[in-house]
Amino acid sequence: MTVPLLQVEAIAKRYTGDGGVVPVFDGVSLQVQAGEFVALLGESGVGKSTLLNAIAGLDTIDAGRVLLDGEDVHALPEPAQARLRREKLGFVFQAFHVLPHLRVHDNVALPLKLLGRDDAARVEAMLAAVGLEGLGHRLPQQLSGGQLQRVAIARALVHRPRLILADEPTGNLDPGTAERVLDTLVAQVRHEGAACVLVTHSRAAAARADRVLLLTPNGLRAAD
Ligand SMILES: Nc1ncnc2c1ncn2[C@@H]1O[C@H](COP(=O)(O)OP(=O)(O)OP(=O)(O)O)[C@@H](O)[C@H]1O
Repeated sequence: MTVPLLQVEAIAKRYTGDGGVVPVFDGVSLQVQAGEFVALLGESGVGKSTLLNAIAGLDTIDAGRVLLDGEDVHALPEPAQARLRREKLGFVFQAFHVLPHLRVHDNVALPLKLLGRDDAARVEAMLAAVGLEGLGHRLPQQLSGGQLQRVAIARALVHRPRLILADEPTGNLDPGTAERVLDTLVAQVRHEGAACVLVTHSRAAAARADRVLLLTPNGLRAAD
């Protein structure tokens, strides 16, 4: 048995605020192999985005550990954690986080640039893969919500990350465009040997996954 690319071991997350301690989840464990596509379902507010952020090290955890390609994400000092994210992770945020002052092409090229790489052909190929060919010169404000979402997806995949964490990546897309974007994600998983955790409310998106998991307040389990 090969070592999973992602190992989440009994992690817990709680928020502490004026109202006291709010537990989000506890005892969440998950293993994802390279080349495996996992969908994560769960009711609104149950903690799906928090779980993705915790896996990426973008949020702290209160118990357990996360191993990405054998590295203990939360035990790494911040510079090493940032390097791990730059090199190995592609994150599609629910709120896109497209940089408003950069043209579409430059937004998508950013992960490559941060790794000291320059590959305009790869950027254009990713834009074409998500159906945005010819729009590289535009500024984000000149795009629709669904187009912005696809910029975020192209940017998350452009540097061929080992792990793709995608938070509702088809939420703003019509069924046809959503299929095309899912095709791009599946291709990255199958052809590049990436692992993918996809948060979705869409049964059609979940149907593309190898495994479907359900996050509940009691932990993570296989969905029915
Ligand atoms: N910074 C924060 N401080 C306190 N509570 C928070 C914070 N961020 C999120 N929460 C709470 O943690 C819980 C999980 O939120 P999260 O966004 O992870 O849910 P989700 O399952 O992704 O929801 P959705 O499907 O609506 O996107 C929610 O109850 C939310 O109110």
